[in-house]
Amino acid sequence: MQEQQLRVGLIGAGRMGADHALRIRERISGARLAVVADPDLDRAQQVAGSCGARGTAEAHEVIDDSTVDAVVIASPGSVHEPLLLAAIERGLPVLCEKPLTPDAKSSLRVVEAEEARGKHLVQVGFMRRFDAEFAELKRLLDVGDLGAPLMLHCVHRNASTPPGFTSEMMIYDSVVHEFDTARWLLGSEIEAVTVRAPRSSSGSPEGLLDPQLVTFETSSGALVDVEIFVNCGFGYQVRCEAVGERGTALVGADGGPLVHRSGGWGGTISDDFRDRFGDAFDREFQRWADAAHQGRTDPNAASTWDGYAAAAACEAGVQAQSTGTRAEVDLRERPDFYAL
Ligand SMILES: NC(=O)C1=CN([C@@H]2O[C@H](COP(=O)(O)OP(=O)(O)OC[C@H]3O[C@@H](n4cnc5c(N)ncnc54)[C@H](O)[C@@H]3O)[C@@H](O)[C@H]2O)C=CC1
Ligand SMILES: O=C1[C@@H](O)[C@H](O)[C@@H](O)[C@H](O)[C@H]1O
Repeated sequence: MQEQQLRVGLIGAGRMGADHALRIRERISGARLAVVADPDLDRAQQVAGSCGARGTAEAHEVIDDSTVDAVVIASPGSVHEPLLLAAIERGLPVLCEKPLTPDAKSSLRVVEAEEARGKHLVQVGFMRRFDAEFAELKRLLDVGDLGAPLMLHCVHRNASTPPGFTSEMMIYDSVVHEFDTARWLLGSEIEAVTVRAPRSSSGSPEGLLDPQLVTFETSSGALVDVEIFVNCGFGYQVRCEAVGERGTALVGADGGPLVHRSGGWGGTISDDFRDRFGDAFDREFQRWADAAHQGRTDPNAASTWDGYAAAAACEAGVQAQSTGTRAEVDLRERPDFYAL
């Protein structure tokens, strides 16, 4: 089977979809793009054409296509649920960009559908799990080199937001990454969330609570704080410092080349997650394709359950933001099907 190419159907040919198409064409072995769907047919055909695939405006056509072996979903989170349910029904392996779905109820429906199908099929695109620095941090925590973890201090900054970006989206579209990262690094569930905000930055759009300080309580007793600042102006920055009983470790400390020129010195910072996490996305896709060839999902990747748990934490986060009080996470008991 490994010699055969995995024939991938891509749904959504926007910023991430186009980048993933390029990745499959140029950097992933054992997979090729067969069909690309986007309601913007020109966009679908343009991305498909660059990969020798065909384009369509109809997403469900990709899932119904008998020549498609596996699906990548890179459409907006609000339309993920029906696509996931259809792919699960057909028994297709899926790599779904985050979030699994934007709310816990719909995510739970996806969990239940996969459980009923009796096969792990969906991998959620929380790419930090495949970043070399984050992987090293996880290893240090797992082997106990830092001692038992007490706290994670996280920073998540975007240079600017697209029009229509809301304070709630800062939780379920942005901090969703930290919910998954914290669960993965600490191996524990998020139990409660609190959100506070200083005065908003004058560089942020009117009405947006930006930045925000989000804290999570976890089932292991560790605390997590996240500064989410999505109009910081200067670039894309993701940092995480783990504090253990015997040591600390920091990821994302801008350790790139130190350049001296034009009467100054310093490094550069991109404003694009596709640059910062390019290698992580490549690794995520290669491991997804390899696992799909073997009829399984990658154990390091976020599962449907992980996508649901992150969505449930986001829901508590949005509630904490609107009430200004601590909100508990309402999470169903983990079924045996998703046992660790
Ligand atoms: N892992 C990460 O760091 C990032 C993940 N994302 C995620 O990737 C996904 C896509 O985001 P972007 O590419 O930034 O958005 P985008 O707006 O650039 O592209 C989305 C594309 O999906 C298409 N689309 C809309 N409805 C569709 C449908 N029903 N079926 C098929 N295509 C449809 C749109 O026409 C558009 O071309 C989202 O889930 C987002 O949260 C986005 C940015 C970074
Ligand atoms: O996933 C992402 C975007 O959707 C989100 O809007 C950004 O805030 C994140 O930094 C990025 O990684």
